[in-house]
Amino acid sequence: MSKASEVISSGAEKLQQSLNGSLEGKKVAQLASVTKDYHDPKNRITTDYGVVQSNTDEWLKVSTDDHTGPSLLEDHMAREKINRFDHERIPERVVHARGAGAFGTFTLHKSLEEYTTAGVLTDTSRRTPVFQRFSTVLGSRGSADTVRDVRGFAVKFYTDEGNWDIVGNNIPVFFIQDALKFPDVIHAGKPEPHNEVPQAQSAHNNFWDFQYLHTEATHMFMWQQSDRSIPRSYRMMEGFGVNTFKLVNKEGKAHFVKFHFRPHLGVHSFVWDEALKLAGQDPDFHRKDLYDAIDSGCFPKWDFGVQVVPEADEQKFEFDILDATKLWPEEEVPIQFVGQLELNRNVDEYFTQTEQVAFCTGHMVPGIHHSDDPLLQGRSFSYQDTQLSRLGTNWQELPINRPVCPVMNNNRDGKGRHTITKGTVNYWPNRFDSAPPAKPEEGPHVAVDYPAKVEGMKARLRSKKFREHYNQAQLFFNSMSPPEKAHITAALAFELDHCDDPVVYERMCERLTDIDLELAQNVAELVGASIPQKAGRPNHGKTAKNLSQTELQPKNPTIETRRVAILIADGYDAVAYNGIVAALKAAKALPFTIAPRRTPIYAAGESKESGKGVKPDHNLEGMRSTMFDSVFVPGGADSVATLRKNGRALHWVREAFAHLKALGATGEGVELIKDACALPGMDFSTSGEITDSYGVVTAAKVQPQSFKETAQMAKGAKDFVDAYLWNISQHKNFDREMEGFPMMVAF
Ligand code: HEM
Repeated sequence: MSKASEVISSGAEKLQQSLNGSLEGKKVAQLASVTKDYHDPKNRITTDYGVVQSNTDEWLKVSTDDHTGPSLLEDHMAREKINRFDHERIPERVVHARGAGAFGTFTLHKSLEEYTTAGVLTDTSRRTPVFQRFSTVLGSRGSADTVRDVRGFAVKFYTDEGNWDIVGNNIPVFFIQDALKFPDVIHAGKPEPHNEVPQAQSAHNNFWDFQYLHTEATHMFMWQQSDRSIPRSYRMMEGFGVNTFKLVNKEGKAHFVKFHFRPHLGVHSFVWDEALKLAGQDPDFHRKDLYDAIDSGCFPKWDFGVQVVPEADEQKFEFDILDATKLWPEEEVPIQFVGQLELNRNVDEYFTQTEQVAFCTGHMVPGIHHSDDPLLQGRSFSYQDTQLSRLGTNWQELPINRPVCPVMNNNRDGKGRHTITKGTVNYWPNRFDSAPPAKPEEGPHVAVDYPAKVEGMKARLRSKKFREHYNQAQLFFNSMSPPEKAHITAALAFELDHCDDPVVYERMCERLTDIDLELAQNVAELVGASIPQKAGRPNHGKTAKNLSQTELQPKNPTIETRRVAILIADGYDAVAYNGIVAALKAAKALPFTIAPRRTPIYAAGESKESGKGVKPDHNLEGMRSTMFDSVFVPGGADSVATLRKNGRALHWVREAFAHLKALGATGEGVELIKDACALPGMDFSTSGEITDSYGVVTAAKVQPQSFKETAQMAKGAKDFVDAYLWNISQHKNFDREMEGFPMMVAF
């Protein structure tokens, strides 16, 4: 039985969990009640109206052995089958159409009752079930995962008091301040109207035209041009609620709040060339990465935190705290980490779960409220509205969207209504006093409007702090490490190179002078714009913490779920191969054997007749280095001689080198590495010593005892395994890039 069907058929287990009384179990049991097991041996094909069929492969026809005659209209089974197929598709999401989802659990380790009455944020004994969907924004449902784009980070908490949705992104700010601009920013970013080009990317005239014309977007486009928009994995990015919300406590006192999720695996990204290639080589890379990690029991985890500002302090900042184009620097408002989000179960079926899940920022539980953030206010209208056209009136009844607490009201009928409500009235008030609204005294689960004083002119106006658009764009750029700054420069140069209207790239280079003159000059030179001579405004020089990814790394080095390719051919060194496989597995990494063919490969001294050998996971053409985090080449004179004559093998190593990945080699394997990247300034081991040169770890003569199973990953480690695995844990070797090595090899 497949893993997937085991999950589906574990109904008894799921019901047991529900009997445990946990809230987590409630959602699982609720879904189990509408889940069928396709692999149950008792199953037989039926029509949708339940009649068992004996042949669903041939349309009923008037035929003989010699002549195929007309198909008959009376074949209702056939018409039903085609008819259901014809209507399988629903409209894709108007934005964030491409995504992947999973189930999980939210736990709280510190109560926030000082700020809120919401059970999900105050009851530390709860395990709240969640469903999370990650996404790209601009591309269609069938577009690639690794494009340069913002990533959606949407979490549905099935709480005891109703559903709470945080519909966030992996970037803490947004392009616009007022929801009314959303159709414009999305039209400008999506494929252009005349030819529907390009798909899933911002590298085109209209996107950048919009950015220039909307100075409020300046901060966000800097994030969008940074490494944040090419994440290595959904599991390795932060999540932000972006908008400002309010928490209200039992005294009715309000605090402004921003929500944060910080990944245990650290924040990591691709390099651009890698992301570009993967978009063609493996468009489902992120989707598979998430599924495989959960399937293998390496559950992605995020620390959940809040930034809280008392209502009275609203005006104490130089920016408006209701402006979604601004972040709250951690120096000014520290994040309090109070909980953990873990994803621990894959979906059973993509369509009914990941596709039909529907989020809405208006889904809040008592104790969590709207602020006057004008982007949030409009969003809460938009999501409800869009679900009506995407999923229909009864979208909240779909199993994935149903709350785990009771639902009762007078919203009735509509297409596809499931619930059967018994009773003779469907309005309030009614003569039976049935289904009345609750009284506030009944408990904190009852939604009560929080009275807030509002004054102002009726006008199409934003307050004056909303009109400052550059300080945080500078703050972000100043806070980047040198490689991150170089990546932003290169990203802007790539994007503006795709804009063929000079007005667009000239103006954008002018706009960049409002952030940093040197950045503007470097980009202008690369894209052929006039080189700006004067800063649009002085750079204030300030920085803030935790904006650079380099500061967001795991406390202890880890290579959990890192994919490591081991290149071998006949005659490989079995001691090195087996040793590295064991060490990687012990560290929960995923070793993959790659060889010129997928039939068994024999170690040095092992004969074909012995019938053993290693069956590779892939051949050299089936995969590319882009799909792995590191490449290891064990010794073995014949194996390495074969690989050195193979251009594809050489390209594997060279490309991984240029993509800044850790490389490891022992024995003769060092020669293949040298063929690929022996540049002036690179060092390689020549005897028993371990050489770590820009993350390329080599040992020309290696003792069997060097391949110990449990690695002590550490910088400058003397042992081969310790040094090599430590380099994998660092994700990329940016010193290699700063020395200019990648640009010296052909990849
Ligand atoms: C803070 C800024 C915003 C963030 C963080 C954000 C985030 C998201 C995310 C994560 C999704 C995908 C949800 C899923 O996985 O199903 C989404 C979808 C969507 N967003 Fe936003 N969004 C923002 C602004 C807006 C605005 C201003 C509007 C409209 C005024 C809007 C309208 C939509 C719509 C219509 C969808 C499609 C929903 C669906 O079909 O299920 N968003 N957004």
